Amino acid sequence: MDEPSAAGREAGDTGDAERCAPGQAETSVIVTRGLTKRYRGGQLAVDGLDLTVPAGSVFGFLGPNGSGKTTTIRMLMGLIEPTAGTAGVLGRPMPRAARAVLPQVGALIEGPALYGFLSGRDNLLRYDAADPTADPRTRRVRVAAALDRVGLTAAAGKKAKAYSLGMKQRLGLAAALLQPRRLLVLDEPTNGLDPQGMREIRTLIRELAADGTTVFLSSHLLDEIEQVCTHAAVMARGRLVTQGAVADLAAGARGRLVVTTPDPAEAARVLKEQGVGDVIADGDRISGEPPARDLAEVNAALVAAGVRVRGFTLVRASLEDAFVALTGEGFDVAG
Ligand SMILES: Nc1ncnc2c1ncn2[C@@H]1O[C@H](COP(=O)(O)OP(=O)(O)OP(=O)(O)O)[C@@H](O)[C@H]1O
Repeated sequence: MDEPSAAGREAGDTGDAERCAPGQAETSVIVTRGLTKRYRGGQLAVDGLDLTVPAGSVFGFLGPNGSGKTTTIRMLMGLIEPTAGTAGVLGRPMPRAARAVLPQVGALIEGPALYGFLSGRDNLLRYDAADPTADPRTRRVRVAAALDRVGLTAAAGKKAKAYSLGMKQRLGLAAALLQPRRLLVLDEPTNGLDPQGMREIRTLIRELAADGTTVFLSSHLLDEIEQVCTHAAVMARGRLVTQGAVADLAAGARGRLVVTTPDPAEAARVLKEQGVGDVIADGDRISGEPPARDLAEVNAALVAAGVRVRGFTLVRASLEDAFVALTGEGFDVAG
């Protein structure tokens, strides 16, 4: 992985005062316009991306494997140059302002690089020592606070190689949190973790966000984005499919009506008659796209036709439904 970003970058910021559009800088932490990356082999990995990440959001950057998430993050962090377009982070252009911007950004990209033979605490002491802006006199206090933040105080003396994957990930987060950050960028932070480890990282992300840090996290797990994020952008094949508040994205896709009944054939017939679209029968469970009319009428029509209704529910649309509706494709969750 790449080291947490505080540890000095080579990218040449000349200290110029160039800024992105002033109005946006205050409310948006990341703004890209027409951001494009074509790799040398010709692969168009990111194609004209317009991304706006509001300050204070937990922003999910969602897409199947290979959709361009990591490439975007690498451009945002100034690690690679875009082929075209612009990327602004904390109101400054990247990669030009990397030196000024990156100390305010904590990054965890592709899993933390740790020395297995060192304890968790000693790993953090090394990270902190690699940061030229970090005062050595307050190093131990900073490291203790970071360990506490991620719940690793009790395990701080253990060698990192004895840590579980979740603990390693938390140690990586602790490294990113040694300094106060305005923005945290996490690339697939729960990848490879068991459900317990995932829960721990999600809780930590929520806590960080509650403290006012904007969190930008990539994931190929729709579920995860719905659980932890306030906003999301969805990528497919290098292009932005949609972005916005998670609640609005899911609301854009309509839910499905689900009827449970011992009379499925008759129920399917009545539902079609009532304008329910895409009716699918699966045993005693019939589902379909709800019609525009009052669902109470649909239910009454079923009963009037002698259908014995055991269950009648509108299943809330998920972000996955929104994705499928927008792209006409399934989401490669297993990816
Ligand atoms: N260094 C590179 N050179 C050439 N092509 C690359 C390079 N890195 C990535 N790609 C290609 O660019 C596309 C986008 O890859 P990227 O890693 O950004 O996607 P991703 O959404 O982050 O997927 P993953 O979750 O698998 O990392 C893919 O087709 C990938 O093969």
